[in-house]
Amino acid sequence: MTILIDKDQVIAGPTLVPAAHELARDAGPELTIGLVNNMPDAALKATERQFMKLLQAAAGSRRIRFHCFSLPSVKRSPEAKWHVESEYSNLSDLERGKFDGLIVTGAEPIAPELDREPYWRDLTNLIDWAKVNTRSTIWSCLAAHAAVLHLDGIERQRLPAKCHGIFDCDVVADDSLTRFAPAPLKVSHSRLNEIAESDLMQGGYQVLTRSEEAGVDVFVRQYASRFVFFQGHPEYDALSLQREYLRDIGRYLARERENYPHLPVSYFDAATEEKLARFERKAAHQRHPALSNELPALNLRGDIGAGEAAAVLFRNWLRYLGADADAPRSVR
Ligand SMILES: CC(C)(COP(=O)(O)OP(=O)(O)OC[C@H]1O[C@@H](n2cnc3c(N)ncnc32)[C@H](O)[C@@H]1OP(=O)(O)O)[C@@H](O)C(=O)NCCC(=O)NCCSC(=O)CCC(=O)O
Ligand SMILES: N[C@@H](CCO)C(=O)O
Repeated sequence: MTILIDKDQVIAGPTLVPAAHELARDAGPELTIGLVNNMPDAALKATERQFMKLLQAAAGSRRIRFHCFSLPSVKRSPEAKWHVESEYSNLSDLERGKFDGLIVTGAEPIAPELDREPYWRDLTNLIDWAKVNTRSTIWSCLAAHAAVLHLDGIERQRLPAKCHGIFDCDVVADDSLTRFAPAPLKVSHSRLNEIAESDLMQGGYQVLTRSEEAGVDVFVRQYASRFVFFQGHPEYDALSLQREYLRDIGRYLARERENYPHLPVSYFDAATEEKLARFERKAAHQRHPALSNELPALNLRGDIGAGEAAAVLFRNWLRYLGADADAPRSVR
């Protein structure tokens, strides 16, 4: 899938890309950005939409040639496989192409050890390629954990309980990526593991934003490419965390998971949290899938700021790519 994102219109599909002369307008050098979408099938299209929307909003007058990829070793249903095969570009096109920016999504951790995930080899090859073939790559959540393990042997730590919710993150270093960021940055986190800040400091990484409760949020490392690591999910829609929470309740009721999921932090409004706590008490002794029909109506807090942090981070990221694109191509 190659989508030209232009501030006036989104053109889907390579055949609809306008002829070169139409691109002569002073849109500034076009940026080529790849999305390696390893999210589970149910979030596959939503993740495309989330990142496309963010890039379009952040692009201003710049044109972006946006390509989607997925690692072939990520297990997919026939339908999701068909979507990837018919709509996504081939990973080999990535290695042959010239990409200014790359975004690599996380995935739901299945194997206890990252290097036992089926896509580990593909992911480490991608990390090595991106180091010298992109101006900057964003590694999201599990991809960030995989990158620091592969690059510096830094192991993720399993959390006692899933870290999920909306967390206030403070800017802790002066960097172009967080310029004009609101204080605090409200960022969705949703992960079973974390990277300890002390390990990152020892490994020569620089932490840019941090939450008192959730720990490290955004951190960076300069190679030929600027590697940007998101432990959180600034790209998540307002309802993404709710969907995951409802999925986890469903898994508990179906006895597909041992424990009942904790409430996402600072996410639902107080009245909804009370109703969900009552539902949890009921689920403890009426544990069957049909009980999900009795889930209450859910209302989010009014201050979750969905998309606000991502808008700043992606606008600054594109500025970084664009500034570099304006400069003569340095030898990488
Ligand atoms: C929770 C689910 C299963 C979605 O549950 P649902 O059952 O609601 O979805 P569904 O019924 O399949 O889809 C119903 C509609 O919701 C949309 N939809 C689905 N997922 C969505 C999402 N995350 N955000 C926004 N919209 C979403 C679908 O596109 C569809 O819309 P249309 O009908 O319009 O299409 C999915 O979001 C998911 O798999 N999330 C997991 C994300 C994940 O694995 N993240 C990994 C990064 S975190 C990480 O790396 C962790 C590392 C670590 O833990 O250490
Ligand atoms: N955020 C993802 C991964 C959790 O580690 C989920 O809830 O499925």
